[in-house]
Order: sequence, then structure tokens, then C-alpha cells
Amino acid sequence: MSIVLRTTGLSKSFKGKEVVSEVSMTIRKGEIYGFLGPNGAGKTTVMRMLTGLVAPSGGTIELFGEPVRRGEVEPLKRMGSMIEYPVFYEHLSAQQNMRLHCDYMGCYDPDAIGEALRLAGLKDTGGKPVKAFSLGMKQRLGIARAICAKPELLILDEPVNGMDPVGIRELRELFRALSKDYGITILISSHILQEIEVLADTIGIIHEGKLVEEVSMEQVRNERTACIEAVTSDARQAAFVIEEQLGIRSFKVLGNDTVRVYDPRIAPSELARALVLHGIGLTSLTRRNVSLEEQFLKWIQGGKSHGDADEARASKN
Ligand SMILES: Nc1ncnc2c1ncn2[C@@H]1O[C@H](COP(=O)(O)OP(=O)(O)OP(=O)(O)O)[C@@H](O)[C@H]1O
Repeated sequence: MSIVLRTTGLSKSFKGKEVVSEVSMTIRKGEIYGFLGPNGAGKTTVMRMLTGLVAPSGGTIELFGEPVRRGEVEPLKRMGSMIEYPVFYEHLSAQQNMRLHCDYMGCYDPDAIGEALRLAGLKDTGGKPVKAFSLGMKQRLGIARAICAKPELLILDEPVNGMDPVGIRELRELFRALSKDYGITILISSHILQEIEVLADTIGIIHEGKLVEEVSMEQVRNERTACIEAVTSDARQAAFVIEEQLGIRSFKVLGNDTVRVYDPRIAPSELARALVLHGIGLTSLTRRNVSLEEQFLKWIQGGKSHGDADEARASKN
């Protein structure tokens, strides 16, 4: 799959304070990339750099396979974006606002405005001025504006912020349709995990300006179904048995008594037998799914992904 956007070491400082640090992210053609992070993590700043609204302090951006030079507008014409709250001419209608935008973008397709408004669920607003629109309608108009020139890459910063659940569901369907039916690659940010979880093909997690994880949702789903959690009398001894006797490297120690094993080849009975044979007390053994929420918290608290036995080894030493 070809790469639509790649950043390498992208950084931004404001008045000497670095708010985005060395972000290297890769977005593939046709995917929905969920950019997830708590408030203030740096999502908007990254998106502003990607859309040429602010200049990076360091690093590089590659769009559609070409490095982006400062002030270059060509790649921007292949992108649509809605960064923060969209701003409109409030006394003009949706149609009039869209016309102005299309003129500015050099988009002269006579059907483009009607189609974008229809897709965004705004085809019946007639001459109503934007100042009479609800917040949700303004968000939709921002999206209609972003898609009307048929972008190859759509960048949306918290597009469902402040919307009601029905509106959120409708927009989610719209994003899916834009991705699947129109082949548009989408970068979408949110601080709400559940929003991204149901939509994204890949997630990038940003925390305190750093990209702490970039992983496909498929990988996340596969990994979180294959966990056996053992509550034992001594987690460090259990980790030793798991690694040395069973030869498993994919496990994690949690606290003094709990070990999670992610290797799908091991049966719970086999694990139980090995632990008991080596004199380790076993309080419980359960198959469980690690929720993405748990995983997310670990990522932003600096935890490594669970396919790694380093932590277990560290706690043995
Ligand atoms: N123009 C600016 N001048 C100074 N600091 C800024 C500027 N823009 C952003 N920041 C700071 O950069 C940090 C990251 O902000 P940013 O808006 O990128 O985060 P975010 O992840 O989009 O958060 P939110 O979801 O709250 O919008 C914050 O600490 C913010 O205060």
C-alpha cells in the first residue's frame, strides 16, 4: 500500500518550549488513521504543521511521496482539512460559503457543492444563514467544505466535538463512506478512545508531544484476545518459570502477584501445571481480553506494548 503522508522527527516549539517532539508517523493510502491523545497532547499542532498553517521547528513532512518545502501549495491542493472550529461568513448560506471556498480552491465542478452538502447531510438548508446553524451543522459544513474539492487526504481535527450521539453516528458513517466508497485517506484526531476505536484502521497515540505508539487496529484486536491472566503467590517467580521453563517471551508482570501471558500457543492447563510444579501458588487463572482502554492508559503512562518481556525481566532483577 502506498504511503500518503510520512513525517520524520517532526517537532514544534513555541517560545522555546517544545510541544511536539520528534513525531514520525506514516499514513497509508485509503486508511483511516486515528490520531489519539489527551487534551493538550499536541494533535492540533501536528495537524497545523501538516496543513501548512504553522511551520515546523524541525523534521520533515512527505506528502504523496514528495518532501514538502516551506510555503509550497501544490500538495495542499490535494488535501482537505478542518482544523479546530471551522470559521464561516456567518451571514451567508451554506451554499454561498461553499461557493466562496470552491472559487478560492479553483474547484469548478458544478456538482461538487451539492454533492458535498448532500454527503454531509446539509442539502436542505436553503438560504438559511450560517449564524442560525447549530454547532453540529457548522461541523458538518466544515466537513462539506473539506471534501468538496475531492481531496485525496482529509485531515479532521476532533470533528465530532460537541455533537450529539446521533450526529456522531451519522458522521462516523460518512467517514467510513468517504474512505471505502471514495477512496479518501483520512487522518482524524480525537481525545476519545471509543470514537477512534470503532473507526480507525491504524492508531497513532500522542502524549506530551511524543508519538508513543503507532499500531494497526487489527494488531490491537488480535493481541488483546489472546491473554491468560494468572494471579499467583509470586509474580516474579512465575515470570521466571514462564520464560525459562516454557520458553515464552510474550508476557507481562503486573504488580506482585499477576502475570499476563499473550502467547496463543499456551493452553491455560499447561500454564497452570508448570506453575504448580515449580511450587508457585495459583489463586486464579483466567482468559481475558485486555481492553483498548487499558492498553491506551499503559501507552500514555509510558508502558510498552505487551509483546515485550523487558518489564518482566526488569522486575526479576
Ligand atoms: N500558538 C501557540 N503558542 C503557544 N503554545 C501553544 C500554541 N499552540 C499550542 N500550544 C501549546 O501546545 C500544546 C499542544 O497543544 P495542541 O492544541 O496541539 O494539543 P491538542 O492535542 O490538540 O489538544 P486539544 O485536544 O486540547 O486541542 C499545549 O500545551 C498548547 O498550550
